[in-house]
Amino acid sequence: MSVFPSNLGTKTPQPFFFNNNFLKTHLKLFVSFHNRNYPKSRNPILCLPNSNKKPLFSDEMEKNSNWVAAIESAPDGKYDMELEVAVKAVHVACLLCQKVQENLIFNGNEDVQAKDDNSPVTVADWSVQATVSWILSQAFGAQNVSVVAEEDIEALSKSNAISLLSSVVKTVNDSLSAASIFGIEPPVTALETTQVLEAISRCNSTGGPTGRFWVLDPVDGTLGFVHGDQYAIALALVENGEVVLGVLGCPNYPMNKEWLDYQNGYRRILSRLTKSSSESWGGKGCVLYAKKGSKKAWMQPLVSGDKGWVWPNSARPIKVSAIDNPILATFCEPVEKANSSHSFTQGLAHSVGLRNQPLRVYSMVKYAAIARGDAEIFMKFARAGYKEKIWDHAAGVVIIQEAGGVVTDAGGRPLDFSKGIYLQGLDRGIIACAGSSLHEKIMRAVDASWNSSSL
Ligand SMILES: Nc1ncnc2c1ncn2[C@@H]1O[C@H](COP(=O)(O)O)[C@@H](OP(=O)(O)O)[C@H]1O
Ligand SMILES: [Mg+2]
Repeated sequence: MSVFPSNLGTKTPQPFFFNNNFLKTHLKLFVSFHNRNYPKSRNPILCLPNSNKKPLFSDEMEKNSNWVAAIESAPDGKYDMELEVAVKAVHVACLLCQKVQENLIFNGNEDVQAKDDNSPVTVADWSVQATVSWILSQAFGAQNVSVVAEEDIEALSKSNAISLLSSVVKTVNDSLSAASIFGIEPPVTALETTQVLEAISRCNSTGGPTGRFWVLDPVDGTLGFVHGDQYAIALALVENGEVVLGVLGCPNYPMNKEWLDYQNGYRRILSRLTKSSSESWGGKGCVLYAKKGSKKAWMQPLVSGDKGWVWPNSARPIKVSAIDNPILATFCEPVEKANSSHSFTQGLAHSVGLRNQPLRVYSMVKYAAIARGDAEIFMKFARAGYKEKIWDHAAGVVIIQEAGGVVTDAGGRPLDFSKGIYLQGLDRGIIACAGSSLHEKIMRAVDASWNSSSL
């Protein structure tokens, strides 16, 4: 039993037999069982598959140094199982989106629909929502899973949406059958249309101050997605109003951070590549995650092909930038000036002495850029009356905070995820910084210029 850290004590682990197919295929999840019961009971549980009663510890786990790393990185074990399932679900979603985006950009044969507010929605939005919802329900039981998410099935259920719906069903089934790379057992038979619709519409929680719910933005930055540019898949777990886990999939996060910038032309670079060269263009894409209070945030590369994937799969820690001098700092903001006032942030940048051009990026990839240390400041000042949704921020906030950064509204208050689907009571805008000194400077600049702004 040498895989146990030496401080586990001398009690003999008690065998624990189970039937659950999902867990049987997920060796790493046993760690969570073990951690959840230790040290409370000081009596570690040894998990055995019911079928052959052969311990799964020993050889397989001893060989796997990643497994030991996983234990050490989460000493109290709380939310470990949720984190692992969420990270895997986001990886599956990233692969799904990459395929749909490729089809859209290179073959031009994906449907882009307009929602009531005119924002775009694609097969990927519904398919990711269905896929993530299905994976969470399989892992934890549908009755235990409550999800706040961006999409509903209204448009999909219209009589003229038959071909769109069948694309969604096919995309979901294709991605679930490929999910075994991550040790996720696919459905025994392909999901029926009604099951896919049910998985999407099950995500109808409205959040709130108590209990536990997941928050999902299946494709954040849909405009970036349809332009062949940056977008993100964002999944967070909220418990009693606090974000406790955040997972951010950024399938197009480039090797070269300069390419992040819309103006530097990620899209143009992409469009110059042929389909086959983009397939061999390794190194883009990552999944970031963090657990509240761990003071650690992690990044994993996206898988390519069907290489074996073992949790925590080459995760490496990320940290915010150490730059606190505004002259050297870079700030990021939305590409669309309709989503955040570029003229207001330009004034702020000038008044605090920022010299670099703003890094304009679609989606929560901006949160990823701060957490990875590729930029120092993120500001968003939406037009008066716009209500920010929790799914556009939850995952990113906890990842930046655990990577060492600061995220508040412009009044210095934490964002409040306990009031339903909106960030109620948000003071003027959102400011995320690598450090508190930059953060204070920006807040002071907002106070000084707010009254003369047109916001
Ligand atoms: N008028 C507006 N003001 C501010 N944010 C808006 C907006 N309209 C849409 N958004 C939000 O901005 C998100 C995109 O972020 P960004 O502008 O940073 O790329 C959108 O997410 P979706 O693309 O998931 O709908 C949407 O939630
Ligand atoms: Mg969004």
